Amino acid sequence: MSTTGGTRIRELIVTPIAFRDPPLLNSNGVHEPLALRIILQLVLEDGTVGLGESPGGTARLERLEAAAKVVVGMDVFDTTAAATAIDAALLPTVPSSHERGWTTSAVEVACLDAQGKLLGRPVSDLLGGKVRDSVPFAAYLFYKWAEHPALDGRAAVGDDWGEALDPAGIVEQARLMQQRYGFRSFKLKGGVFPPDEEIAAIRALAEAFPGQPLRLDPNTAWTVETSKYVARELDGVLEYLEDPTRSIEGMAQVVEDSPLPLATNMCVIAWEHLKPAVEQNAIQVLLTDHHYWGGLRRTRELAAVCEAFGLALSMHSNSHLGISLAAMTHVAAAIPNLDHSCDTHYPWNSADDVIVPGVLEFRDGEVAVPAGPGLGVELDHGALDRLHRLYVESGVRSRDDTGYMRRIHPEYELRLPRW
Ligand SMILES: O=C([O-])C(=O)C[C@H](O)[C@@H](O)C(=O)[O-]
Ligand SMILES: [Mg+2]
Repeated sequence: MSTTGGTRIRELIVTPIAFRDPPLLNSNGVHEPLALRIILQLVLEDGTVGLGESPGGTARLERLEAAAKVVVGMDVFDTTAAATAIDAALLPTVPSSHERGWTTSAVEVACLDAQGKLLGRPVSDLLGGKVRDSVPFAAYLFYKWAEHPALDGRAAVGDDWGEALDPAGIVEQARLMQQRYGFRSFKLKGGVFPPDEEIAAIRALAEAFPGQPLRLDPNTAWTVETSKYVARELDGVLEYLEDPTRSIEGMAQVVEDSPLPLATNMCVIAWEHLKPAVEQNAIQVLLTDHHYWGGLRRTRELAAVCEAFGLALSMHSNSHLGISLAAMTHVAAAIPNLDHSCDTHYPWNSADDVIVPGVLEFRDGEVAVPAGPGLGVELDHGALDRLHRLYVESGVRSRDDTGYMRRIHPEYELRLPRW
């Protein structure tokens, strides 16, 4: 292990990237052809490099660049001090603790990767040790178009998943997901078609994959009454219903009449939301996400809070690449009370990864916890340069599912709730 001097942070390199994303539909519109992430390289004085990955966009990039200035000179083992200093630096301009959490989390993961490399131990060991050797993930099913349509002189962009706009298309996509990755549970992103069509898709999945856990997430596309109706219709079919309606209060009203457990990654997204959610009995399952809950250690703490209040745990995901998947796998492996398989978008985006392939493989829907030091993954510098150039040249600077949908269907209106 290095001397204390060697463990100080020399530099935090913050690199925005863009990568291909299929036309996945959701309650806000449709995914654009390029998704954004930010890759962190935390360089210590002894040359050790810790990796991190954050969702992209100009605001998050600027905050990470501000954080980079704050952490230089700090000891990489002082993650609490680093988070406190970053939080204090952002507070005057970023009032939301949830928003500040995205920044502190990404830096913490890079610190833990570097710590693990210094100690020759995997990150899961730094989180108290793994309680499972591999982590189960769910197939993340989306209604989708066959291709991104031709637009502004750009040719149409297809993919090898095909179209999925009805129950048969969703079942076919689920079969492909199972063939390619071995998933044994399925989540359908809903809020796209009228509820009865999505209920039919879930019933078709239940018939095609008997006994395999299913969940539906319309991202607050429904009123309280519609949510209660869907919950009754899918009683005994879903393991949980995710964010059917908006707000802690709305979810609490649904719970009063729902035979199904309700889950969220939308109305409980910061520490201050836990107390009202528990007091109002608004949710039964929390989808944690280390990217905004303050990092991997805070996610372990969150799991303990959930245990105390009898909340089950699952894990949320956005479009992401391999550094995030490695971090998700390490923390999920170290949480005893992980009750459900984790979400992951990785199959939709893995073709453009920034890590050297070979470590993160799905077998029977599970990812083995990387055994190498730190996160156990290695940066592919060529891929990083290529995706950074794509970011620069594309001009895409924020996610805009609604705006992109309107460019293709000008009559599209964002309405939440829609049904
Ligand atoms: O569980 C969720 O709410 C998500 O995965 C949020 C994402 O933004 C998803 O809806 C997407 O990528 O379209
Ligand atoms: Mg969700």
